[in-house]
Amino acid sequence: MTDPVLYVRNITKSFGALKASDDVSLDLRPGEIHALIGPNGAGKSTLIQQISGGLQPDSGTVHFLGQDVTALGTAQRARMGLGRTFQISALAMEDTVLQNAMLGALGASGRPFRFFRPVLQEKALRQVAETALDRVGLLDHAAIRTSDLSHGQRRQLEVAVALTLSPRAFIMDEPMAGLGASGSRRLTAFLDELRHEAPILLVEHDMDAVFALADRISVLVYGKVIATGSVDEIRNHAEVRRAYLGEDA
Ligand SMILES: Nc1ncnc2c1ncn2[C@@H]1O[C@H](COP(=O)(O)OP(=O)(O)OP(=O)(O)O)[C@@H](O)[C@H]1O
Repeated sequence: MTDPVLYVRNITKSFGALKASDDVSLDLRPGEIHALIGPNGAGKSTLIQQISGGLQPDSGTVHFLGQDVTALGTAQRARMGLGRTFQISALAMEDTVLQNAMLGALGASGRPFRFFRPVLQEKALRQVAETALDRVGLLDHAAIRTSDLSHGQRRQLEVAVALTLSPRAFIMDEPMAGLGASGSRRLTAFLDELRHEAPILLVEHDMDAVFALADRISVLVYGKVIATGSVDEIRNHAEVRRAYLGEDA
C-alpha cells in the first residue's frame, strides 16, 4: 500500500485533568477523504490543531510527507504544503476577495516567489490567486470586499486561500457549516474532485456530506478514536451508533 501523506501516532494532549486527545493515531492516504466525526467537545479541533501545528501534543508524533513535523509551527507546515481551512473565518474582512487570496499566496511564498522582482512577484501572486478563485467559482467576485460576501462565499474563499499553497494535503474544519443545501452540494462535488489532487482530512458535522464523501471515517469520543472504517462499517458499528449516532443499543 502507498505510504500515508500524513499520520499521527499516539497523540496525547491534556488540559488539566481533561484528556482532550487520548492516544490518538490516524493517517491520511493519497487520494482519500478521511472524515473525523464525533460529538461536541470530543476533541476534534484540539486534534487538528496539533496536526496543523497550532498546538503541541504532550506526547506522540505527527509526520507529513515522510518527515517528523511535530516540532514545527503552523507556517512551516503550511509551507511544506499542509493546507487548512478554519471553523472560524481567518479572512481579512476589509480586504477584497482577491487581496485575501493574494495574501494566502504570499504566505505560501517562502520559496517560489522569493526570486521575482516586486512587480513580477505581484503578477505571479495575482495569477496564483486568480487561478484559485476561478476554481472555487469566485473569480467574478475578485474585486468585492470580503465582508460583502455571503457566508457560503466566504467558505469558498477559504478553500481558495488554502488552494494557493498547492497543498499536498488539506485539513478542513467544518467547511459545510452554514451553507445552504445547494451550497453544500456544490462544495461536496468540488471536494470530491479535489481529493485526487490532495487528500483531505475532513472534520464535519454534516453527516450527508460525510457519508457522501468519506473513504474512511474515524469517530472521536472523549478524545479517543473509538472506530475507523468505511462508511458502511461506521454506520453499522454498534459502539458508534450508541455513542454518536444517538441510537439505543
Ligand atoms: N485551550 C483549552 N483549555 C482548556 N480546555 C480546552 C482547551 N481547548 C479545548 N478544551 C477542552 O477540550 C475538549 C475538546 O474540545 P475540542 O474543541 O477539541 O472539541 P471538538 O470535538 O472540536 O468540539 P466541537 O465539535 O464543539 O468543535 C473540550 O472539553 C474543551 O472544553
